[in-house]
Amino acid sequence: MPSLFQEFQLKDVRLKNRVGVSPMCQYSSEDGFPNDWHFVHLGSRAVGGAGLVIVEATAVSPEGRISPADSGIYLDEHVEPFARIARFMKQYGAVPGIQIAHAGRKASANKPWEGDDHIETGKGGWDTIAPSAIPFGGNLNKTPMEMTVDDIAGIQNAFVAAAQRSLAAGFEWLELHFAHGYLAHEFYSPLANKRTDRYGGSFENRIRFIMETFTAVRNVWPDRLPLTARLSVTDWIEGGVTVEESIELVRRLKDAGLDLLDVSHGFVTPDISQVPWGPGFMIPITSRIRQETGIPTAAGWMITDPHQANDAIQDQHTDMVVLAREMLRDPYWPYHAAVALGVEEASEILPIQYARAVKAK
Ligand SMILES: C=C(C(=O)O)c1ccccc1
Repeated sequence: MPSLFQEFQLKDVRLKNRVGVSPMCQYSSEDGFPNDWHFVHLGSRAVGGAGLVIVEATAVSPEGRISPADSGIYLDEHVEPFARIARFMKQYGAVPGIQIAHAGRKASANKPWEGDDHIETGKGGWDTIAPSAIPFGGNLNKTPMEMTVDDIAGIQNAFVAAAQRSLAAGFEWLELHFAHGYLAHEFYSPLANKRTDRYGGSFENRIRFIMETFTAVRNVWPDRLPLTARLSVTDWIEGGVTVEESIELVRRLKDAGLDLLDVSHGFVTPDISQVPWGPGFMIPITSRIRQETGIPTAAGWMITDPHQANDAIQDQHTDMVVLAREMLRDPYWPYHAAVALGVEEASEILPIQYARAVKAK
């Protein structure tokens, strides 16, 4: 059986294969509520054969949404609409996952197809918060309010409550969003965090928000279920976070109970000129982190080809792959990958309603 289609056991959860659907913002909610769009978007990728489907960055508080149309799990009323989606995904063989997030200084923005820029406070937008009163830049030039220590505690409590609601909704895989220039990454990166208190300056201080938040969530998330994190392990920019620092951070998170790292990069400033874009460009860094920390990993970014994905796992660079745009292009990518890799009875990766017909010539 090709490595990509071997099962993956993490704590009490078993993925039927090593293919994950990355959390991808849909900007299609009202007051955070998922709707039929999310049901079809996520359900179809479970039907298409992915072993894990992760719901998009879901805000832990209203002002933590990237846009007013982001999903959220900051209300108890959000639980049941998400539970309907989680049940469907599980029924059709995918482990239901969710990413919980706070957008920090990148919040209060228009949808990407409506400008991707900040919305004026009071005109549909809101005041943003961040470790320091430093704007992201580019289209997102609002100066955020520097968070007080009480603000920090409040957001950490919101992550805990969001984790509890995610569990109540039936999710079995939780991913904390520590990447892409959102709040947790803003605390971690010296490019965004200029604080002089216990949350800024030294590495120890810059990882404090991440460590405290992770530990608080671990205390309420059942040990039998995977608690994971997506981390920007490098900023690619002089003065930003480095892979070496991130290896140390991952070691500490692993000691605190991290079950898997979803390895990502960048986006704490608008400058992406240093990113070495190319097919599977994050696989070597993922491999290094996996080797040097011993943490199970998910590798993403420009992984599109079944052999590319299978080789990354077979060659022990990663435990699984998470696909984003390729899954938008083809929700049935796992099935097509199974055919390409010569998996016997590949059609059985699909639900019984399709499998027999698909198998027939
Ligand atoms: C909308 C994003 C997310 O939710 O992480 C994002 C942001 C930057 C790069 C990739 C993805």
